[in-house]
Amino acid sequence: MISPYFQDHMEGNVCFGCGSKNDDGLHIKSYWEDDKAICIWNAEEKYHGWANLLSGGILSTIIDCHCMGTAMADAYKSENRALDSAPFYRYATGILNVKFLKPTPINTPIKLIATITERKGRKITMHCEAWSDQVKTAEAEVIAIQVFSSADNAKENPFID
Ligand SMILES: CC(C)(COP(=O)(O)OP(=O)(O)OC[C@H]1O[C@@H](n2cnc3c(N)ncnc32)[C@H](O)[C@@H]1OP(=O)(O)O)[C@@H](O)C(=O)NCCC(=O)NCCSC(=O)Cc1ccccc1
Repeated sequence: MISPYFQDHMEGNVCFGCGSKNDDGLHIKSYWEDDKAICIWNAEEKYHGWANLLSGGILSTIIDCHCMGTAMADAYKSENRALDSAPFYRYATGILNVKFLKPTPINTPIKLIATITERKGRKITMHCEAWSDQVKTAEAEVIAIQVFSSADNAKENPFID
């Protein structure tokens, strides 16, 4: 069986938030639960904003990366094909609008839940929530734009090495 984690199908990804090829990164992992994309991530002390609370920038980063992976996985799903099938698509963040609702404790697993709200051309719009136990600590509106398809032959592309 192939890995259900979206990020395991982004070969060579050096991203700080989601890249398996970044030793210092956050290494988030996202997967489907029905039509919702889930990510459960454990923070560490070094990601403090205020003492014992997660930095808003780090929270934004994991929301961002979770949604870019979700956009990719959703595109494959829309084409009725597996995560490891070609052509490979990559998405970049067009809009990331995060509303911080409550402080996010650093010592409790953080659950991200992303839902697709619109698909239009190369653009996928998502709503994402961050939860700490039963508390919703943030919600975000995110737009991902497809910036790479392996079906397009070797066009110059700043998003790919
Ligand atoms: C590529 C693009 C986002 C869009 O340019 P183009 O390709 O020329 O787009 P084009 O003009 O052809 O429009 C097509 C459609 O899209 C719409 N639309 C366009 N822009 C926006 C917008 N901003 N927001 C909303 N919508 C927008 C536009 O209206 C049109 O829609 P329509 O068909 O009329 O309904 C460009 O602005 C850019 O490079 N920005 C920097 C991105 C960046 O650096 N992000 C951070 C790094 S990524 C990261 O960190 C995560 C990560 C890490 C690792 C792994 C994976 C993920």
